[in-house]
Amino acid sequence: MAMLRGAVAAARRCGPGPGTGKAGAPRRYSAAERRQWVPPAGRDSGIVAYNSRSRSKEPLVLGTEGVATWYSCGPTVYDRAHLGHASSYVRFDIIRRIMTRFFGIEVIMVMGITDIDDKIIKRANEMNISPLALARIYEDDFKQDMAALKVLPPTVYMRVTDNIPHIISFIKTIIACGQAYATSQGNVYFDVKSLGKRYGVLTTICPDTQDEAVDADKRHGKDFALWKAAKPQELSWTSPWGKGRPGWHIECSTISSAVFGKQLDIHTGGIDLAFPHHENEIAQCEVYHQCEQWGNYFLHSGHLHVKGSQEKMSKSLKNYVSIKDFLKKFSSDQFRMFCLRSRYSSAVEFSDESMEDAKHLHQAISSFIRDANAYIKGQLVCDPVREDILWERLANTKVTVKAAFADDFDTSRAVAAIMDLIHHGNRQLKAVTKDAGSPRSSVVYGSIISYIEGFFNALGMSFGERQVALGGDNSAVLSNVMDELVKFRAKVRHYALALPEAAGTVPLEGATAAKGPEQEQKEKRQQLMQERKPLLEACDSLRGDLAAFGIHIKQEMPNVLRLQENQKGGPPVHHISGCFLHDCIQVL
Ligand SMILES: Nc1ncnc2c1ncn2[C@@H]1O[C@H](COP(=O)(O)OP(=O)(O)OP(=O)(O)O)[C@@H](O)[C@H]1O
Ligand SMILES: [Zn+2]
Repeated sequence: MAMLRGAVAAARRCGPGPGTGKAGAPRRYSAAERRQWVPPAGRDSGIVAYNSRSRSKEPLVLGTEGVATWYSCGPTVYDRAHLGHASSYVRFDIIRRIMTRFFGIEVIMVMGITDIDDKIIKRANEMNISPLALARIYEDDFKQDMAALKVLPPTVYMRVTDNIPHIISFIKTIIACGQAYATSQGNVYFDVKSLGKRYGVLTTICPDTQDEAVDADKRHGKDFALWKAAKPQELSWTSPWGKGRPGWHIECSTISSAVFGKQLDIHTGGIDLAFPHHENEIAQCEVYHQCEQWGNYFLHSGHLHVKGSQEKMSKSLKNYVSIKDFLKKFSSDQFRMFCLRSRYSSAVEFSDESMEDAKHLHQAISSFIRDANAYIKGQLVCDPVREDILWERLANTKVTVKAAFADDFDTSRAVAAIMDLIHHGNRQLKAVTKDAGSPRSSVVYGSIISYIEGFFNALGMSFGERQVALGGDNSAVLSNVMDELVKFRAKVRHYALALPEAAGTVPLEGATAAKGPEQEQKEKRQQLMQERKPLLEACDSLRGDLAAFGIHIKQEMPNVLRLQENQKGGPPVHHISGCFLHDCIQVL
């Protein structure tokens, strides 16, 4: 009785069904036939985003000022996640962070977890465990991978199997609206033709053609399952149509609607989800909510391909690298750098070379921050700095970064602007051999590194000394150990290079100041050089070994060393470029 009441209520909410289309060859809507996207009411966020619904860039208008409701299609949890998944979730994580940190938008994100489907059932049978046990294992695994990649968790994760009653009720409403039908075999299908031209808003695919083989109990090839009758021994739930489980698309429609109702600002997923998944989600929700436009902005991430392949990285194609294996070789920051270098919507090619490029870029930034820090601390002596140029560059960079992010989250342009700033900062940070006592420009360098660190920090990365603070006790200890090691090397090298006439400035045990004739002096020098050669070789070899771990020691000029140590009484001039936490941890 309750079910009937629900159906009657739903029928009242439903308007008359649109007419069915005519039969013919498969085709897409023409521009004139296509349903137009309507800009939503609300507040302009200041961002322009490419919207798959309108196939163009649109001002991102949010229903509630400063708040974005966002549904993200989550993983199907039946195996380890790979770099294709990583690229999609990291790229959207970057967008989320840009919205929050650069535009002050609070993001409320819901992610659905598909924890029951054909692939899960098949794999569970192979492993002789229950589908839900398998799904829990890989759900945890996915969450660990996301944490390792520093992807912020959604506001809530929602599992399909925790939402079966909502899903059944959603399907009942669609049936009551006359846009879905149950079959004698216990399946329920969405009647795509009944939507007429209202179907196909994302992909412009016309439903009025019979272009594929029709399953026995479907009316039309494009009809899709809302509920699937259980096969014998299969995990199932009781429903008005018999025992079964939900279809794929209905999960996301239901979960999103359960949290946000019909107000959904942003919907995201990989480009492969646009059809049929998102197309079908839209059809279901627009019937359920009886609205003209469910999901105002659809953002799709481009695929990650293996180099030289047209195919996306995928479990079924067995051409994948798992996130765990990848993180044995590269850091999550290096992967984020790889992602930042292209726009989220473009396809991206993965290879060792592209990762090496990202790694070098990361090292260059680290290196600049280290150098600028050393300069501020007075450990790097430079010619006078043209501060006016640097202040201007910094101001321009801030403007360019904001404009790039506002233009469909153009991370590659923003990173290019940062690299340009670093280039100009580096040009003036050239070590000189003599300290002419010129005024130092610590404040401008402090401002630049503070902006750059803040920029990357906002995007989920960390550089330089701040990383040590974030990394906990071990990394702080390790950083100090590195400092001591580099200081020790500098002292040994300094001693090895000290010439007899300078022996008085660096006393050598057992050595006396050379005062004899010139020949005696020369011989003494040669002998000392010979004796100390192994020390210099050891210093060089340590420098080379550390470079292999991404820790670069800049070669100091001996007379600058002497000047600093002996005239000023300060610490030896040294700094490490490119020594960053992750690499240090890998050393351990
Ligand atoms: N190679 C890839 N590049 C970019 N995004 C991807 C790639 N593979 C999967 N995704 C995205 O990851 C998200 C989760 O995908 P899902 O769990 O459905 O995996 P899948 O597409 O079935 O993976 P596979 O094809 O490897 O089985 C989706 O948004 C999907 O578009
Ligand atoms: Zn989905």
